[in-house]
Amino acid sequence: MQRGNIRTIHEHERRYLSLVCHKLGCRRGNRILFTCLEFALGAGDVLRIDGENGSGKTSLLRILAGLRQADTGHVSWQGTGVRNPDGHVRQDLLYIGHAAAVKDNLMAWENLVFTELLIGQAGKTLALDALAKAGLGAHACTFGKALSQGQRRRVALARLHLPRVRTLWILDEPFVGLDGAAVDALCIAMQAHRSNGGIIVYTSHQDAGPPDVRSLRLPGAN
Ligand SMILES: Nc1ncnc2c1ncn2[C@@H]1O[C@H](COP(=O)(O)OP(=O)(O)OP(=O)(O)O)[C@@H](O)[C@H]1O
Repeated sequence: MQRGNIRTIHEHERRYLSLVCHKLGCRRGNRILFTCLEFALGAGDVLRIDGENGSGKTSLLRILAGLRQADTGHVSWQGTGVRNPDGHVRQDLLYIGHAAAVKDNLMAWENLVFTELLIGQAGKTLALDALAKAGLGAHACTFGKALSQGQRRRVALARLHLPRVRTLWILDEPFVGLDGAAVDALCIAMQAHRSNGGIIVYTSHQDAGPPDVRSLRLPGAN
């Protein structure tokens, strides 16, 4: 079943959605960033991670995404460790880091096609549609080098509007550099994803995001 062009996450799929952190700890250099973090997220949950600069928000997101090994504890997605190659996290995850990662010499739509491995005319149509939904339709054919920081950010966030079901969204500072309209559009997209049963973990220094989110503040230097 489709809602707009986003497929509904079926009830039987929702039952298995879970991101569980058990006694998670992380050290960078000789500094312990956090220890014994515990939480469990299920279908429809949104977790906002907050904390001062350098407190370990990005490090935590990378651990949740399976991109970095935790120093202690573990993270599982649908019951399997996120670094286990047999797990589902690679296919279920949409990770957007805080750098927009837009290539200067590709047009906005080409960037999206390149990042998401979209193919042919159908792929181009999907990219154009996603950019329009991200409020960047007028700049779909603008080269990356001619986009402003906020527009580059919108290219990255357009991935949220592609009609692929990625049940787990991990977003690093998604609101940075966005104007008010883009912040509102992102909140609506996040709310739609959670209503569809998806899970979101995001970092933000701003008090931005959908209503009724859970929050976790990292302790920071002391
Ligand atoms: N490659 C590295 N080697 C050693 N320490 C690092 C490395 N990268 C980051 N760190 C340290 O790890 C800590 C956490 O960094 P991280 O990027 O996770 O923090 P953050 O909370 O996301 O920060 P910000 O709000 O500034 O984006 C910082 O104190 C940083 O100095």
